[in-house]
Amino acid sequence: MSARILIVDDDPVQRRLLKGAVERAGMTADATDDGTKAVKLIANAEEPYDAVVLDLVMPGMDGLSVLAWMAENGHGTPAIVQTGLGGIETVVKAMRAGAFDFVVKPVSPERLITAIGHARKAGTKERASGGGVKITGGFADIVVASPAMDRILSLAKRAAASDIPVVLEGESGVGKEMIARAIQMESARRARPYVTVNCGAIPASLVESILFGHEKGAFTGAVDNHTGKFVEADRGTLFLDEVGDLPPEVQVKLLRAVQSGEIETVGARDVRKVDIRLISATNKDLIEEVKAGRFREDLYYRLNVFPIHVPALRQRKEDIPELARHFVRRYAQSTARSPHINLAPEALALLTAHDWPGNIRELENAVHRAVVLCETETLGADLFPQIAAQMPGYDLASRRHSGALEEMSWVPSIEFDPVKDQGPAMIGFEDQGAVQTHEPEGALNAIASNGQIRPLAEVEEELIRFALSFYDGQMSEVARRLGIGRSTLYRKLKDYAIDPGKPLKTAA
Ligand SMILES: Nc1ncnc2c1ncn2[C@@H]1O[C@H](COP(=O)(O)OP(=O)(O)OP(=O)(O)O)[C@@H](O)[C@H]1O
Repeated sequence: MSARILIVDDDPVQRRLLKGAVERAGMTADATDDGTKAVKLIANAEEPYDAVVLDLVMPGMDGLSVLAWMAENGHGTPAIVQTGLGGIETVVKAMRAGAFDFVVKPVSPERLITAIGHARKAGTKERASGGGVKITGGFADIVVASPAMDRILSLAKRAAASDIPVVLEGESGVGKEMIARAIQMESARRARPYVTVNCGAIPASLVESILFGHEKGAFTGAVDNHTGKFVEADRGTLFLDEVGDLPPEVQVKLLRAVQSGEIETVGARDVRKVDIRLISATNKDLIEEVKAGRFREDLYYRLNVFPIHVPALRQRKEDIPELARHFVRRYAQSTARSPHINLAPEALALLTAHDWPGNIRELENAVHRAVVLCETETLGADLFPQIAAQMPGYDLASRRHSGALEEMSWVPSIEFDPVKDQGPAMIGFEDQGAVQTHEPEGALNAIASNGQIRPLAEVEEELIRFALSFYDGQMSEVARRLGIGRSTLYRKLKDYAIDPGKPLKTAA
């Protein structure tokens, strides 16, 4: 039987789009425009829905109240909430209220279907059969929910189809090595050696010998012949982690190896030909290293043929719930804990709110620790004290004491505000939260080209057009954000002859 999805959204256009996307993916969709009707549909359904896609801001019974009702009445159907950009507090509240996942509007059909797929997998039906985490090393192991990472992975898959040199850039712990491994696993060289070298971890005096090998007697202490990593990786893939840390003299040799496929073993008379696919990674800004004279420009261009920038976890918060659940499953399995172990909504909210300076590695470690400490089947927020301690205003101790974890009124004071002041004469819009997903949309000028302040009506029209595009035509969200009623908004659309479907098309 095909999956049944319930869509709850007060915006008719959005409802139709979501329903269409779900149906095109071969599922059945029921759609309704308010929370009260949704609750009735859920309560009266003969078979539980497989997932609910829930708008949070609706007149009458809103999304949070639907979530609260579902929790109170024991409806375990996973809910995916839709949120506007900049709505991280709302996301946190929704997670706390039991939402399974969230999507940022406007959600693409692919992201929606992926989220529904994950939700269904995590749903009671599949949980009952107890699925573990199998590691294959390919792209299938890479947990992804955000459009930003979707894009990165589709780039990486394209790179896997050829031998093109790839540079993976990104902060420590974002998953560069994991992507490198997946590229190798899905390339034509998958059955060949995959050799990794952490260039930053080898003493400078040994890098050359480790990469290119040495002959016995080449230098004091070279008591035997040593095969270098390039030779080990011949006909396969060499992953150079922290490539930005290579000393200059090794950079010259690397350049030669990349240009001609020839390596010079230390102390050997002849050069040797190797056939290597090179993937490099760095958490430095390589071009800055070039500018500072620490990295050779010619080598930079040789290595950086196919650059992939992996965004920090705080720039793709949509991945956090998915990743957290993935690590819970993995560590529940590896520490022989119950496969039914799960994350309390409050814990999920806390994890989603945190900025993760150590990225996925930090998240993984936090979850691992929590699973080891957990004595029940639910990981509560109290098992993440080190994260709670970094949240301004989050007082775990008093909550634990009062046992009132679920009743918290805490909302994280984190910056996720799309509207930022960009100078005295401008009101700027910058999407901090999804650097890879949404381009900055521009700015509203307060000053006209003649140097005078612009008329209020003109700025108002521009702001409304921008808000419509920003919230993808979600009238209730636009009205709420602008602080006006929906009828006022409709009147202004008429006054300014704005087509909500194409708000920016006719903009001045
Ligand atoms: N999308 C993902 N899905 C599942 N696990 C992930 C994902 N991204 C990263 N990880 C896990 O997070 C940890 C850190 O990832 P990885 O070592 O690939 O990061 P990195 O960017 O190479 O870090 P560094 O620069 O410090 O070497 C690993 O245990 C990896 O398995």
